[in-house]
Amino acid sequence: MDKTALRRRLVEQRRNMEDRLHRSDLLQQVMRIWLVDRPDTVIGAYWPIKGEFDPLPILHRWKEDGELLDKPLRRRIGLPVINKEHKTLTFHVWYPGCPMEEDAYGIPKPKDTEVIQPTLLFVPCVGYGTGGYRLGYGGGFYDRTLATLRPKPFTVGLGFREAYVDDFEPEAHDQPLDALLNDNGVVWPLPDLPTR
Ligand SMILES: Nc1nc2c(c(=O)[nH]1)N(C=O)[C@@H](CNc1ccc(C(=O)N[C@@H](CCC(=O)O)C(=O)O)cc1)CN2
Ligand SMILES: Nc1ncnc2c1ncn2[C@@H]1O[C@H](COP(=O)(O)OP(=O)(O)OP(=O)(O)O)[C@@H](O)[C@H]1O
Repeated sequence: MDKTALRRRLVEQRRNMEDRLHRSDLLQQVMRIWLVDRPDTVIGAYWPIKGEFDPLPILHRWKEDGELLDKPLRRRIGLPVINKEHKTLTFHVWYPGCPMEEDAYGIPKPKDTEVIQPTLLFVPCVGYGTGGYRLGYGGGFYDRTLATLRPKPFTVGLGFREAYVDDFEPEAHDQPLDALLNDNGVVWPLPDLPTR
């Protein structure tokens, strides 16, 4: 199947998911537990479109939890803003109720907030495969951004389990993600099997 047809099928399937509330709930729990051990204070995420999983409720909670620690942390969340010239993404501070405007694709983006450098990035996946490979909408924005960001943030793909593509064939420019989470749990990297 070609990439365009595969994208269309996966987005359609995601939009028609019957138990999305339950599945979102599961993925929220996976994200929350996964985040516990992370030292990051600046996380990049996305405003969900086309049936994507919404990472913002958990991240907002993560931010508030930081304020309740014995030694409070100033945690911040960023959303992508497209750089039209370079076709890359920069991340701008977001908080609930923050002023927003629509980008060229009609996706809400923060209006005139500070640019931040996430050390951890949650990346939306139309599809994903083993090795941490990901299929997006075809803009190449994440690939280009990750190819240029130094230091490179830790990247975590988010998707529902149906978006797993068994025979995903990466292209030369595809930047593998460091981890993949779905509503079943951590699906990449694979856990070490016990030996004896
Ligand atoms: N929620 C979210 N925000 C995001 C991304 C994302 O994947 N998800 N992006 C990640 O890069 C950037 C936006 N990139 C996008 C690229 C294409 C389309 C899109 O709708 N494309 C059309 C096809 C257009 C064409 O073929 O010319 C489509 O899919 O119907 C949307 C967003 C930044 N913000
Ligand atoms: N590092 C890069 N430099 C220049 N062009 C790139 C780079 N990475 C990807 N591209 C171009 O971007 C286009 C889209 O790539 P691809 O189909 O992998 O997008 P995608 O990962 O599905 O989309 P996105 O990252 O926006 O969600 C390709 O035509 C590719 O040539």
